[in-house]
Amino acid sequence: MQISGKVALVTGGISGIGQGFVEALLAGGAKVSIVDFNEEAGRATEKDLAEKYGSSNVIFCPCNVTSQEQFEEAFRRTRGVLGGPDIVVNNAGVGGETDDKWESVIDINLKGTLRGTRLALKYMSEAGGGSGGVIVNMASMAGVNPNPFAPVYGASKAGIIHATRSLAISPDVQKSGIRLNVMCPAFVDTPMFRNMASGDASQTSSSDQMAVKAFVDHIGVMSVDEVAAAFLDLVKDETRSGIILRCAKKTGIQYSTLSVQDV
Ligand SMILES: NC(=O)C1=CN([C@@H]2O[C@H](COP(=O)(O)OP(=O)(O)OC[C@H]3O[C@@H](n4cnc5c(N)ncnc54)[C@H](O)[C@@H]3O)[C@@H](O)[C@H]2O)C=CC1
Ligand SMILES: CCCCCC(=O)/C=C/[C@H]1[C@H](O)CC(=O)[C@@H]1CCCCCCC(=O)O
Repeated sequence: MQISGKVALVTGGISGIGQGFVEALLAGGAKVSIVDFNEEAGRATEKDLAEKYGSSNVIFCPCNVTSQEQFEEAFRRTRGVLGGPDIVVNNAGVGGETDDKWESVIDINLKGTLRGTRLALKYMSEAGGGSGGVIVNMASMAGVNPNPFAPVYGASKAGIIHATRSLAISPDVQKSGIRLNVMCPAFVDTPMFRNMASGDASQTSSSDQMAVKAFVDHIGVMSVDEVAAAFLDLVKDETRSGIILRCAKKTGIQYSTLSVQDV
């Protein structure tokens, strides 16, 4: 798919990985709708990017991905102002395993991504006025391999991987010309990562924190630019469908697929 002239909707697009994806898409000539619940930062980002890439190429839609109503309105507004969408990126996500936070990890990461995926399938289908496109969902290496530090976060990401790959092999979805891929990075240098690495957001014991640090030292930390380059490849290359893309500083980028016949 040629990115130039296409319309992309990116959730969690004002910080970290999402911000990197937004800039990469705009630099490639796409129009971008940034969907995020941080309204103040969203307005400021919209202004900065409009100055850099043109005000007709970028909008900000305030939206909490846990709200069906707000999310549907973000899709409606994106289509009304920019057209499309042809590219939907469900990237908004959080960590947190405490008694008061763990359910919101499922609500935001898993249910928010499923909500965005269902809306993308609706808006990209012919029946919904669309003409196909590509959906990229953000999971994590924590959804592929078990880890003792973040079981809820890992479960939310495993759910994203499974749903994305299951939809990607659906004949109905394939008939509508929609590709779905899922990204599973290990650690990436973003505000979320720095918050964890500084210990500010830590909910684990000090021995667990030491184990996380040792793990980070072992597999390394990718830059947002490295993850954004892998993302662009998933969007542009029409042969990439049902792909699970794993990436880590130490091991680089690995692509795999599984089909319904694999047992
Ligand atoms: N940084 C890392 O090491 C890794 C991050 N990831 C995943 O990548 C995604 C992005 O993470 P980062 O860029 O590191 O985080 P970040 O904290 O820098 O950015 C997350 C963005 O999502 C937005 N957001 C959070 N909850 C939202 C909600 N309910 N509705 C709308 N927007 C919401 C935030 O306002 C923020 O703009 C997440 O899904 C995360 O789980 C995956 C692997 C590694
Ligand atoms: C444990 C394997 C993680 C693989 C990559 C990933 O998704 C990392 C995400 C973290 C991000 O860098 C910042 C976070 O809060 C995410 C989850 C962190 C899990 C470990 C938490 C340990 C702690 O609370 O100190």
